[in-house]
Amino acid sequence: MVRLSGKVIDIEYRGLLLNRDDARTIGVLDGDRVEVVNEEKKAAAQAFVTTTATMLPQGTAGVYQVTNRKLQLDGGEAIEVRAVGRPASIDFIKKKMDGGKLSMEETQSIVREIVDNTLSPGEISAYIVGTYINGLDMDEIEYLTRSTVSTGEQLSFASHPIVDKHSIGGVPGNKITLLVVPIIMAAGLKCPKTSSRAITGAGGTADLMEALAPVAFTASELQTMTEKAGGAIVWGGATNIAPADDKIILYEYPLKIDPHGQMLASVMAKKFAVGADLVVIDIPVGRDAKVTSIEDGRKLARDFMELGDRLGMKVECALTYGETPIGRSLGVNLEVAEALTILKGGTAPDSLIQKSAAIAGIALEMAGKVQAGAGTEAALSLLSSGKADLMMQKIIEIQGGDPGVKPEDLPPGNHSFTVNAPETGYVVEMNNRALITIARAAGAPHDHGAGLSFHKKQGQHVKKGEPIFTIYADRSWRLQKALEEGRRLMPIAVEGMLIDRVPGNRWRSPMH
Ligand SMILES: O=P(O)(O)OC[C@H]1O[C@H](OP(=O)(O)O)[C@H](O)[C@@H]1O
Ligand SMILES: O=c1cc[nH]c(=O)[nH]1
Repeated sequence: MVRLSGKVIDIEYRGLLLNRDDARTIGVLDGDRVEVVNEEKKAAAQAFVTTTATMLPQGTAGVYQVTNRKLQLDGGEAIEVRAVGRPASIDFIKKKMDGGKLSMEETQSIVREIVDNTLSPGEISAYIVGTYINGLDMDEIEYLTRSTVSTGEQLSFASHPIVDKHSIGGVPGNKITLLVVPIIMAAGLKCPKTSSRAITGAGGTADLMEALAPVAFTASELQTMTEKAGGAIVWGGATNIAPADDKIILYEYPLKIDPHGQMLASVMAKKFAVGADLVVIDIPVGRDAKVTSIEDGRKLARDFMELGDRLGMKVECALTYGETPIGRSLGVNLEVAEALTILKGGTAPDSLIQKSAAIAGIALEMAGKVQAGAGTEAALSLLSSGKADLMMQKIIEIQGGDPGVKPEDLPPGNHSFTVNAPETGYVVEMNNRALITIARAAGAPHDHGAGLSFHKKQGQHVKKGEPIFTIYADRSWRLQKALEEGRRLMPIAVEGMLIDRVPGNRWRSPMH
């Protein structure tokens, strides 16, 4: 053990910055692992070695914020640092990369070392890519789900049923949680909803909800809010419910991947940890979605139900239309404004209302609030009566936002460009992946004004020069980037319905 003075580095990163001479004394090279001790508090960390003595004099170690959460240094205290060997999990990650089957203990070790920051970003990525390439069988998925739950906190409610919904994502503009949760609550059911940020998309539910109210709460705060208001919509990454999940999603986001087994475990760990009894899963199916055929959607639905059985939750799945964006917008403010418009009874796209009512309706039927087959109508009536809007106001208020917020309080970005139809015809194709790439280039989800608004959707007729969609951005250079992507990807195709015209012989009037 080498004694050093701990200096807190105010950067949201993990690890320990060492002076080159101290690193030599400890016996570590850049990237090696160390254990850091502050009295009874311990943290595993990766060592970074600086050669700039002025930045970090010999005898002082820089502690990044994520590592300091464990050590709780104010700065200047004595810490002890020692070199440690490579984590046990690396062999198990290698086993998965080679196509092996992981046991419960091996999975638990990987998840534990992800949660306590022992594994480096490169090692976590290797694990994710290993599961992406070689898959996980149902036993491994169950182990991953249970390990993800057991390394975090769990909620426990006195009254039941607890109802929950989750979408596997992959379809742009899927803002339905902002409608479904308030509808479920308006039926008198409890729904403690945790969501992730965007994974493959341009705005996850946590990103959207953050435009209305804070989303970072502890598990016990989520429990209290649900007991008081009937529900909440929070970011899973802040709750310490399934903490491994958000750390894994962090590395899936740049790769735009969501491996099958990881996805099942990610979703179901969050449901299990909040104590859900009844769960509805939305599985969008479409050419550019995560699930590309009805057959694959049914198989995924069976996997969700089997995992639900193993964990003691009743699961129903809905295969939904995922060929084109849901509703008419994509990006944080645009989507939230669209959802609020519907809650407040304004005119809005039918597809969004129908999808939200269908998913909420399944939850109402599962909970026995209405008879089988009557769920969608009941959900529509809770929406049109304004009862769901009142519940949304409750959610916003209890999470610390302004319950009087209106759609116009969520403006799109100041920089915009409208794409017009190059010719008269029908919108024959909307490429979801290209639309997401353009929205991300415009700044979504970080810039709340960034996104796309659709004036026409697939199947609709458009005249030459009429607007098809508008790109919005908060910064002009972002708009330029989005336009570059738009020109490269050509995300929407307009074509005449005429496939071909076969000319006959030239007609001559009999008069000539
Ligand atoms: O970014 P992509 O991959 O589309 O999906 C991620 C979104 O899908 C789920 O939605 P919800 O929590 O059921 O509303 C996640 O929580 C997240 O918000
Ligand atoms: O929460 C989610 C949703 C989709 N995919 C995941 O991995 N997690």
